[in-house]
Amino acid sequence: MSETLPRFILASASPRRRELLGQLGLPFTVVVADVVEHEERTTDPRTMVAHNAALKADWVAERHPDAWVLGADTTVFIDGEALNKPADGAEARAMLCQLSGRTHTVFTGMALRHRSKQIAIDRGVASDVTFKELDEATIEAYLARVHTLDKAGGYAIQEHGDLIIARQEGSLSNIIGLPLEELKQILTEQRLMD
Ligand SMILES: Cc1cn([C@H]2C[C@H](O)[C@@H](COP(=O)(O)OP(=O)(O)OP(=O)(O)O)O2)c(=O)[nH]c1=O
Repeated sequence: MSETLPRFILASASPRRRELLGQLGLPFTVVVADVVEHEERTTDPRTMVAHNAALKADWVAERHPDAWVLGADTTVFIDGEALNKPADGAEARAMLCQLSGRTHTVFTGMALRHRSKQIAIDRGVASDVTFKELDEATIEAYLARVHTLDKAGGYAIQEHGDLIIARQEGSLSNIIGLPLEELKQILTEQRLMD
């Protein structure tokens, strides 16, 4: 007799999150939540990413009450403000200038839901990233190589990161959009993986 696996849904349009979750070896499907994220100026990035992760997970969990649903949200925090996805190339340039030569914090919020089991788990993880001093030529070279408009803070550590990043502290997967160490712990506690 074959055992039915619990259904697991990733509530995300992000190819990075799909890739990262795939590394855990848990079968899953993707359902993208139709929600408007809160992306205003904030002094409290932890609360903002937790709120957005829950928005995405709750929207999908409502429609799939018997599935496990995971939502996440990532932001870059510097100078008391959250840098989300740049609207255009000019904003991406401005973000890279602001991050140049300095350390910022990347926050990812995760929300795991199972409606019919009444399970709601919310976690936030922070990692620090220090940028190299970037001159104009390096910024242009980076932007020519990497599509940054769909990335918080206008950069991707996983794509030509050596051009712009001096060092990072804490979880790398957290910076890319899903803190796998923390997630693995939660999924193990919920007996979804060994
Ligand atoms: C800082 C950083 C962010 N990112 C990405 C991860 C996220 O996809 C994106 C932040 O945007 P999010 O709004 O967190 O996610 P998303 O819109 O891509 O997907 P969804 O809301 O459907 O889950 O930035 C990187 O890929 N590398 C990095 O180094």
